[in-house]
Amino acid sequence: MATGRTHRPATRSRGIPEATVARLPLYLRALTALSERSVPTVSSEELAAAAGVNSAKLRKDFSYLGSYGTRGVGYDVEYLVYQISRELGLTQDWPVVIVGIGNLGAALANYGGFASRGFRVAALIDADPAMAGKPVAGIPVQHTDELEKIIDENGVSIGVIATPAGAAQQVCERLVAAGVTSILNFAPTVLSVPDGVDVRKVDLSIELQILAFHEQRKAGEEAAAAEPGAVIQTPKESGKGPDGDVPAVMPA
Ligand SMILES: NC(=O)c1ccc[n+]([C@@H]2O[C@H](COP(=O)([O-])OP(=O)(O)OC[C@H]3O[C@@H](n4cnc5c(N)ncnc54)[C@H](O)[C@@H]3O)[C@@H](O)[C@H]2O)c1
Repeated sequence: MATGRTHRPATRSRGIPEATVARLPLYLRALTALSERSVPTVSSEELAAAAGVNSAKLRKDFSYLGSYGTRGVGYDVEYLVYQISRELGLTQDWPVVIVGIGNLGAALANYGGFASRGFRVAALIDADPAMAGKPVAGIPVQHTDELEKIIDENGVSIGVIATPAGAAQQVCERLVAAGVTSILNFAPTVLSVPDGVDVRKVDLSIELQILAFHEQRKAGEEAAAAEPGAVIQTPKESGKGPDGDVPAVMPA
């Protein structure tokens, strides 16, 4: 599956390629698990396996961070956690708003993993007046009338859209006009944004469709093995990322 971003070149100004940036959270997740087990050092092979990435690629990725590890010892886990967190901008707290507090928005609001990864849910916003004031995950839902004020008062630059597809573009435009410059879009629609605004899209059904495609191919191969001479349809593109090692997030 392709990853990347929307309105910037494939390489960031500091020289870290987008594909590397997309793998940094995978390394961070694996390193955090090691850190929680008080593991002091890790080899590139072990870390690559834990992150689901090829070890040569991992070493190349870390060279962009200026981290080369120590021969025979490996990488210092705590220092790498710090380095990657700093590179991803996670050493500061990012206030995030979630717009659309239905099944998905409420599940996201209840997800404890954001806070531990540097994201604070600053506000929950929904267009349904009946939801206003009702707490979800301990945070009172606020009406969309308040959207601009909430973003301004909380200095929010990241918005999460979990509204129906038909409302997503309009919500996106309001978020951007209010100052949001990064959007995580769960609605199954392509958002149009001005330059300087990053959009990442999450679509689990697309992930399932890719798996269905591979299942179909495996079934075709099994049938061909059982019946030599049968025609197998081979995909030109698998839809996976370079190593199948990227998160279920794609450009808008
Ligand atoms: N990306 C994924 O993998 C994934 C998975 C599940 C659902 N979804 C998508 O997420 C979205 C939400 O799904 P759901 O099951 O939570 O739906 P839902 O109907 O339970 O919730 C949608 C919420 O959005 C609110 N809303 C509607 N218009 C709004 C607007 N203009 N501004 C603010 N809030 C508004 C509604 O009041 C409602 O509370 C849908 O677009 C769905 O297709 C994506």
